[in-house]
Amino acid sequence: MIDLSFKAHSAHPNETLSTLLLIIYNCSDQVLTTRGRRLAKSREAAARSARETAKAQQRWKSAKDAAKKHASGLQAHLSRTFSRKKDTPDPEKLKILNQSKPDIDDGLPISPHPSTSGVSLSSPVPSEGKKKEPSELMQIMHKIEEDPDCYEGFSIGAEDTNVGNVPKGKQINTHSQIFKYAYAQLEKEKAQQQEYKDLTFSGVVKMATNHEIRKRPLIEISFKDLTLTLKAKNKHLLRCVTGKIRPGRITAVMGPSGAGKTTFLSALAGKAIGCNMTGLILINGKNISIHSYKKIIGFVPQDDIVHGNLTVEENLWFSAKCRLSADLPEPDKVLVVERVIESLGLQQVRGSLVGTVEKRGISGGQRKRVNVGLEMVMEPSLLILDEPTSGLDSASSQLLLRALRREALEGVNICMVVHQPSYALFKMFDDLVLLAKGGLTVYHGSAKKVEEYFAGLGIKVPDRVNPPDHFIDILEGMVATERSSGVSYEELPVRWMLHNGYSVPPDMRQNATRLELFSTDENLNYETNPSNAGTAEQSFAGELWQDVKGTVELHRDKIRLNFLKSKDLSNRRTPGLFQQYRYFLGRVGKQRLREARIQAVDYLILLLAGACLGSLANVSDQTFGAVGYTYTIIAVSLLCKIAALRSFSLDRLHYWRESASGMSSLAYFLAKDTIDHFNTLIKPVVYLSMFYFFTNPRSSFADNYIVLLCLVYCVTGIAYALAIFFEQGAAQLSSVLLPVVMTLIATRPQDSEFLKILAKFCYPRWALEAFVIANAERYSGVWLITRCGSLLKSGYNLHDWNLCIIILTFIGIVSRAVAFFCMVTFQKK
Ligand SMILES: Nc1ncnc2c1ncn2[C@@H]1O[C@H](COP(=O)(O)OP(=O)(O)OP(=O)(O)O)[C@@H](O)[C@H]1O
Repeated sequence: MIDLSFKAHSAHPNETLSTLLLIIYNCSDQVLTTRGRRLAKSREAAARSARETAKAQQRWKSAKDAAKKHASGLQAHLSRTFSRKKDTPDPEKLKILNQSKPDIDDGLPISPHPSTSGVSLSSPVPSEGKKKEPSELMQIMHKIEEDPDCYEGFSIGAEDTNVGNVPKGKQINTHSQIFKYAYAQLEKEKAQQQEYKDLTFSGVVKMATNHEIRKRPLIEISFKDLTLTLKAKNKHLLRCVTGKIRPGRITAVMGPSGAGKTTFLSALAGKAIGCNMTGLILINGKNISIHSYKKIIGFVPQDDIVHGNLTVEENLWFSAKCRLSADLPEPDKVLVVERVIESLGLQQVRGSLVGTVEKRGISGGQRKRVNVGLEMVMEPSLLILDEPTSGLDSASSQLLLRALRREALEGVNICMVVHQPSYALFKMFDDLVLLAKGGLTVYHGSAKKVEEYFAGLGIKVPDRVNPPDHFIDILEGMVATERSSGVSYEELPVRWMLHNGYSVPPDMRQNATRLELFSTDENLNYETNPSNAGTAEQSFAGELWQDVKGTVELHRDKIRLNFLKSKDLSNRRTPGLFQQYRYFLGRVGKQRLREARIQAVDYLILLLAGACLGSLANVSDQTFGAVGYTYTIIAVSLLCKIAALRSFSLDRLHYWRESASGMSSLAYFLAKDTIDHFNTLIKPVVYLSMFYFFTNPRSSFADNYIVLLCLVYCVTGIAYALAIFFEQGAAQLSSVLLPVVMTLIATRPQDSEFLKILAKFCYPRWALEAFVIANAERYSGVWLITRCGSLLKSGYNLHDWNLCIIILTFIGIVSRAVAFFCMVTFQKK
């Protein structure tokens, strides 16, 4: 019998470690919060300082304008006086003239210094001889005038067009300096915007022409006869859509529900799968794949795919770091993110967790804005948004549109689906694509001219009715237009085609008979057209076959899309694999710390399992404790697999979004696995701290730990593969079933050769052998030959410990490779 007291004593440090871990995990969120709070303080101080400086500049500018105005008024007055009284100079006025002299010359810079200008900024006409202490404002302005760099990132010249570029030769290293720079730039931009108050109309044009706004690479997309047909059902989703979306403009895509708006956006973004696409899509006039520009294309999906356990700021920062150009200096990245936070009105919630369905975070509207912000922070050239204003109130929608308008000023091509925009919102769009059911164009052109076009067809918007609502109602068939205009809503697509001189597909000519532009012979031709024979009723077997064929084709399309490699023409060098791995590592680490309670529960369950199984198992028998170790393998496999499933099954959609935007799948996978290594290292300690204490096996703690470590590594890899390959429910079920079935196979008496071979493919066999060998090696009181004989009965070999460890590790590596392959092949969309 082994000395129990020694074993019990040696187990204490493990218990202490487990308790310590639980404490750390419970407090981990606090650590993050405190760190975030410190950063926020530095940022707020910088923002305050930038605001104060901007205010000072504003006051300085007003004072300067007032002084100039006063001086020019005085000059005009004096010149009038002089022209009248050339010979009789008035000594009093001359005195004033002398006093104002430095300000008269408009071309010269005006010195705000009271001693040199002689004109106080706070009071344009100072009382003579009154020596005032320079005001605080004067001191600041004086300082700025003498040394423009004394206020970091702040340049007094309104002519400074260096928006978004770190001043040359200037060291901006610390957080506080970076924030100061970013906020100073933001304040400057705000002042510019204030000058051109409303960013919606002429102000925008003015701003675009008067200020050198940094332009991004331009992307124009033109499409001709774009037709999408669902492969499975031979149903048209889009038909003969022709037009273009242009850089620097906001295009709204509208139409009744199910008209094909999302399909249209997907086709533009090269994401339409399961469809046959005909027609032409040209990027900047060239027939190139849109995927060549994926690094500078932002796609905002209809659903808000945002990380719930990250704060608003963390979400935005992650997207910015991974997708902005790697060459962009850090201060400019801060500026980009801060600008998006400001423009989307997210300042108040920047530090709040986004939240999930179970754990409430920010509001739905704010979440929607974060969803858009994720794409805005990567400075796209083409921004495609699917219903970004749905669920937002009018004020929030307008705020979002203003933010997008600013993007458009930089040359971004913005195309978005909108539902029921208010008139104020509608006026903010440049272009409009109006789709009817069946994906047919009813109008495509300037949003301002849509009413004119419909008026030309005799369709007028009644008084006090919102024009977009009226047009959608017409397209839904809810408003009859035939009586008033003689045009039915079904005719509108053909009318549009005829209006533009596009060729009308034969099957649509039927609808156009009333227009009397086609002869009935042509319609007869259409009716006998074999391409239409597909609409004939199919048998049940035929339909089933179509469905199966469609599903297979859909999967084939998905896989082809995932492996599609296009030459990168975006001219943007995003961070490489290692850098992205670092970013992912930071993010996953944070997420795990925030889920600390879940992890703590995992550990508690493992502790309990260790205690229960340890007290049930008996080691001092002929099998060298095989029974206890069998329980251990099942319990640890089950618990670790279920926990590891969470790593990949919960954020599938996020992965889809991120990989579609060009982020590295390998970096994502490796980062998750690396963070899980922490659990791989700790969980065996936690379990053994109880199990080892209760069972007191002959083998050392280190031996048990190494085997358990390899086992956890192995089952974690298997869990990854299950999580990625199956849906969540199926993955959980198989994670439970697999360890039980495999352990049963591994522990069955292996009478047949088949069972022997089968057992070799079961990881529990190798884990069990390693545990048993480690135990058997320490039975020094028993003859070696007796021990070997006993082991051979179970098919084990005393010298195979290393082999078992290698096989377990190998299964872990192979299953990870399989999981990664499945991820890049099946999980992307
Ligand atoms: N993969 C697909 N399989 C089957 N039908 C599809 C598929 N994709 C689109 N459709 C069908 O095409 C039509 C257009 O869908 P789409 O989602 O583009 O409409 P939408 O105008 O965006 O609608 P909503 O405004 O309600 O979101 C719908 O009838 C839809 O059922």
